[in-house]
Amino acid sequence: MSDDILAVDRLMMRFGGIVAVNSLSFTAERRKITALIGPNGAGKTTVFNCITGFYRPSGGAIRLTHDDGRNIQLERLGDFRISKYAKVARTFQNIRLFPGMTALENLMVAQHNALMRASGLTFLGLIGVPSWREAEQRAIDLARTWLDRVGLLPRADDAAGNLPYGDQRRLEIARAMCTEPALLCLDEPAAGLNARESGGLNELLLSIREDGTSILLIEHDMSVVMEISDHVVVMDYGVKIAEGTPQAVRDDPKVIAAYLGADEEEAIAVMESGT
Ligand SMILES: Nc1ncnc2c1ncn2[C@@H]1O[C@H](COP(=O)(O)OP(=O)(O)OP(=O)(O)O)[C@@H](O)[C@H]1O
Repeated sequence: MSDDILAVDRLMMRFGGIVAVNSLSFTAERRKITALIGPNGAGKTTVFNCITGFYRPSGGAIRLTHDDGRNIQLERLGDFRISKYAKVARTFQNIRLFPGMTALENLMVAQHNALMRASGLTFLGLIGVPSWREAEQRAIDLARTWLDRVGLLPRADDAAGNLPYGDQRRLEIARAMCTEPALLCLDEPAAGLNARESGGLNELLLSIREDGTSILLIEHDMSVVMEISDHVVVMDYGVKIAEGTPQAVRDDPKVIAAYLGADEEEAIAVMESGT
């Protein structure tokens, strides 16, 4: 029996005359890592933007199923509700931290919803009732736990903007995890990382999966995709051209042709990875 957390069904996204996503269907299994790959402009980020509510799809359905069997149609919700009720978190292709805030503060902001509830929309927080103080302590503990897991606890009080690039990327993942998501969507988390850093990223993502969070990943770094994905969906020109295990997809002539048509270096990376 399938245990899918996400089911994308005939998703369409048009921008004027451009069809960025054309009747795309795929599923992502619970507690697995599903990668969405494809050459530049294939439509991957547009799919993410539809799943996370940044775009309202032109057509199709996106169903999220929680552990308790509850279904949520994401295409009907805005981004705030998708994060709050559907428990879908995301990171972006370009880092979007609050650079002037400390690493710890960035993770506290991510817990704003829970803290606002506990503070009785600020009033209880102002008078310092015990339930507010407990909630604040829980938020600090969760933030510190995630700083520790991404190796940034010693830099908790440093401004996020002063951290090295690779640290900022991990901090973004920690911030997304502080919302305690059911589905974590990562848009090119390995972009700009060196080989050692992307090895560390692989370990982090595998440990997040082991803890029970499902992951949807857009990634151009084929060493990451091939090493950690359970399932790979390949897009080109807005449509799905292949899906399967990393090895099956890597050997698929349609996939190789799509990458060759787009960028020779990427095609070679696909063909050589994992060999
Ligand atoms: N807001 C928008 N308005 C108009 N066209 C858009 C918009 N967003 C994306 N597109 C177009 O949709 C297509 C798919 O873009 P998208 O960014 O989803 O591809 P991608 O696979 O994520 O590419 P990359 O790997 O380069 O990030 C492209 O032709 C792009 O120009």
